[in-house]
Amino acid sequence: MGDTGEGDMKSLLSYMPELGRSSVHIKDPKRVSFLLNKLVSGGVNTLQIIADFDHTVTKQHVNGVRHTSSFCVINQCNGLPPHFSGRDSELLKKYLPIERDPHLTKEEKTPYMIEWYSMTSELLQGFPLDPNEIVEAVKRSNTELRSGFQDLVTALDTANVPLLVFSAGLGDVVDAILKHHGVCNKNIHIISNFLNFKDGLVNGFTDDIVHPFNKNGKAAEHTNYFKEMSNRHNVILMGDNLGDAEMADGVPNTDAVLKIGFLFGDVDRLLPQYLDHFDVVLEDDQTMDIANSLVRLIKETASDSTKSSVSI
Ligand SMILES: Nc1nc2c(ncn2[C@@H]2O[C@H](COP(=O)(O)O)[C@@H](O)[C@H]2O)c(=O)[nH]1
Ligand SMILES: [Mg+2]
Repeated sequence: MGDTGEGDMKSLLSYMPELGRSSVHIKDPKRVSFLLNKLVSGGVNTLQIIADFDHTVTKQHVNGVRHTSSFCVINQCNGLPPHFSGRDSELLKKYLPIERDPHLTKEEKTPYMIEWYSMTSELLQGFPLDPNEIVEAVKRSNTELRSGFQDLVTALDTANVPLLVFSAGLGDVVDAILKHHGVCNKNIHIISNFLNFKDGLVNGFTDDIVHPFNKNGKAAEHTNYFKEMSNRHNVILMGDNLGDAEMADGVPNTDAVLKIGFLFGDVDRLLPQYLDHFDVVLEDDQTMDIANSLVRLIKETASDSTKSSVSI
C-alpha cells in the first residue's frame, strides 16, 4: 500500500476502528474514504440500504455448515408433490456450480440462471400450498440472521432510512424468515420471486424472475421502488454474490454507493474478484458489525451539529 493508502487507512480507522480487523479487505482506501465522506456528509435523509438476503441477511454458515437458502426452506413444507424436493435438489446440483463458477462470466452464466429459474417456476405449479406451511417450514429450518441485523434494522427504523432486501431467492420465505426473527417494520421492503396462486393452486412466480445476475433496476421495474426512493442518492449495498454488486444500478443519480461484500470459503481464489466488485470485503464475518458501525457514524455525525461532516 503506498503512503497515500496508509494515510487514508489511518484516517478511516480513526472513525471506524472495526475496519482494522484482519477479516476486512480494502483494495482502495482512498476510494473508501471518499465514499465514507459522501455518506456521512449526506446524512440519513439521503441514505438507503440495499441488501441481498440469502447468505447476506442470513449467515453464510453456522459452525462451518452452510446456511440454508430461502428456496431450500420450501422443501421443508408438508404437502409438497412427491417429486418436488428430489427435482429441486437435481436442479440445485446442476445449476449452483454454474452460478458459483469463477471462470464463467456473468454473461455466460445468465442463460443457465434463466433456465434454472424457469424450471423452478414450472416445478412450483399446480399444487395447493397453505402460506402457514411456509411459516411452519421456517420454524423447522433453524435459520440464523447475521448477528447484529436486528440492531441494524432498529437503527435504520429510528432514522427512517429504508432497507431494500433484494433477493433472487423465494420472497414468501424471505418475508417469513424475517417475521420469524421478529424483524418487520414499515422501512423494510422486499423485491424477490414471490409465489403466484391461481384457483388456490401454486402457479409459478408473480412477476419476471429475479436471478443472481439480473438484480438491477430492470428486475425492480415492476415495483417503482427506486423511483420512490430517488431522493436518496447515497447507498450502502451488501451482498455475498458477485451479481449482488449491481443491485444499486437502478438508483437514479447516485452520489455514493459503498459496496460491502461477504466472502466465505475459497478466499485465496475468490478475493481478487470480490475486491474488484466490492469496496470492502469481509472474510468469514457472520455479523453486521461493519454496517452497524457505518450507520452509527452517519447518524452520530448528522446529530452532532458541531460536526457538519467529518474529514476521513
Ligand atoms: N434450492 C434452490 N436454491 C435456489 C433456487 N434458485 C436459486 N437458489 C439459490 O438462492 C440464491 C439466491 O438468493 P439471494 O437472496 O442470495 O439472491 C441463489 O444464490 C441460489 O443459490 C432453487 O430453485 N432451488
Ligand atoms: Mg445471497
